[in-house]
Amino acid sequence: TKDCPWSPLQPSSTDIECAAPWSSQTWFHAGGWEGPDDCFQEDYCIYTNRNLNGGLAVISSEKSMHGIASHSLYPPDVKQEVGPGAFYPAQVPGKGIGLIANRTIRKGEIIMQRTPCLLVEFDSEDSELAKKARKESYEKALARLPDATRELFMAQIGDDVVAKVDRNAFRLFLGDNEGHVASYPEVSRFNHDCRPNLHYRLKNLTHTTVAVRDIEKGEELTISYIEGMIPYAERQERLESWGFKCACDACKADSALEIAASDGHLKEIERIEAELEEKIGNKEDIETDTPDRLIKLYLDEKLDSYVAHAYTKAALLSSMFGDEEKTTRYAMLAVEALEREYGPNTKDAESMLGLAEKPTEHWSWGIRAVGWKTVKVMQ
Ligand SMILES: C[S@@+](CC[C@H](N)C(=O)[O-])C[C@H]1O[C@@H](n2cnc3c(N)ncnc32)[C@H](O)[C@@H]1O
Repeated sequence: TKDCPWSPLQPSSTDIECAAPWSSQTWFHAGGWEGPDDCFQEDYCIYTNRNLNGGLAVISSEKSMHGIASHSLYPPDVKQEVGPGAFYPAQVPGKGIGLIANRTIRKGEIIMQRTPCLLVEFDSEDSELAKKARKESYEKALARLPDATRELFMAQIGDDVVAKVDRNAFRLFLGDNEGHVASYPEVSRFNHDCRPNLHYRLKNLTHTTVAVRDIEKGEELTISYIEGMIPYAERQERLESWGFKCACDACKADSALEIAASDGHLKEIERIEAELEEKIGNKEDIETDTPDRLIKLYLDEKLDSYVAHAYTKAALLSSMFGDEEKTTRYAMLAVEALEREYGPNTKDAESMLGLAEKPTEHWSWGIRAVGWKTVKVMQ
């Protein structure tokens, strides 16, 4: 191998097999990586790529850096996103700035797809020294980014650079590497809602937000910062540990009755799903309205961002009961929801598409039509 032509401003036209300056190992330099710089605590250094969508600064160990450099090469999976004209920032009572729809946004539309501008390997130590080291290293890393990107980072909520990461960044796990926190300054404007109208997914370095139901002009665009299928009290606790008192509609519920009804929906979903598993395992009869009841609970509770697996179950159950219309309908809804939640071309979506197209040829078709003892009665 030869030395890499290591300049962030001169991306190599083709991948060149060469030795990265921070490593004795052979490495594919795809242009643009600079580092290691300003190392601290032995192994942590700053690596910068100013060519990657507005620039990316990484604070990481050498080992993790190998994975990051290869992940950063993956292209985004996206169709066209809605563009900035589809929403605008505005003050939202009790929540600070949020993003508001400027037109009707349809279920499935991609709102934003971004790569991070700052990526930091998890530091479990929370000592004052670690905090000081964090502040200094974040400032040094940010200083290496283009001005416009640094300004976007600094516009995030939080008193200093450490608080801006803590209050806004997402956790990211890249293959076998250590966990990282990733800052996406534009994504940071989405406020939390326990029943959000957007779903987000993180794949490689890319953060994608997609509408999970139709959104009216004037509605706030929201994501959930926490797992949504947990009861009210637990959600309050988790959000308070995030440092704020939640002002979303589900948290501001007017009465104990409303809260109990919402928690009741979650319990009922859990009960039905556990019962399904048990009954299928024991080959016991299942009521034929179970798929409809399950989906209705998810939608009544506005859990649209978690509905992919419920549609998948509903499609399979309908197929087991030999109901062609419902099988096709639920399988197509599963395909759409799986793409929203996990991105295009997943194995699960492919399998649901197969079920929707040829329900009667699927392994599940009709096997529960007349009880377990009669397998494949609907030939
Ligand atoms: C990622 S930022 C969201 C954008 C932020 N509102 C701003 O002004 O830049 C997270 C912060 O927004 C506020 N926030 C987000 N969702 C909220 C909610 N449901 N209720 C109250 N405050 C919220 C909290 O201050 C939280 O720490």
